[in-house]
Amino acid sequence: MKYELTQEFYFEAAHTLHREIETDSSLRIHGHTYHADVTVAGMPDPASGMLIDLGHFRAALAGVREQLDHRLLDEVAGLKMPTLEGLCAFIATALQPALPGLVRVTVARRASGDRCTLHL
Ligand SMILES: Nc1nc2c(c(=O)[nH]1)N=C([C@H](O)[C@H](O)COP(=O)(O)OP(=O)(O)OP(=O)(O)O)CN2
Ligand SMILES: [Zn+2]
Repeated sequence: MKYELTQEFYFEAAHTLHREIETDSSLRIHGHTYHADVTVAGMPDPASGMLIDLGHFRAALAGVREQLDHRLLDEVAGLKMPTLEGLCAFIATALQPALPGLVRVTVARRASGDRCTLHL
């Protein structure tokens, strides 16, 4: 038996993208609203009854949100590619030290139905 605990945050960010299709519009700076789901898994600590206190969980997410919200993603240090895939990797790398039970990061653009999940 194993528990999963998930927290969500959102951020607004701009980017440009080099693509083989829709080249001109993708190269213009444009913005998206992103929703990220972050999941930790394991067994609750017997003393606290928690995998991780949601207060600590939210504080860790606030730190990575600060690095992404209202940013030009092309300029974010450590974000290798300003794609959904790159954002999953960036968020996972940023959170792993604070969240040792991290198992999954999903980043979605709900307006267009795009969603990417990184399983760790
Ligand atoms: N595998 C991926 N493919 C694409 C990504 C991505 O993150 N991973 N991102 C994009 C672009 O961000 C692009 O702006 C979205 O393009 P598209 O899906 O073509 O959507 P539209 O431009 O038609 O509409 P929006 O309202 O701008 O979402 C492309 N591919
Ligand atoms: Zn885009």
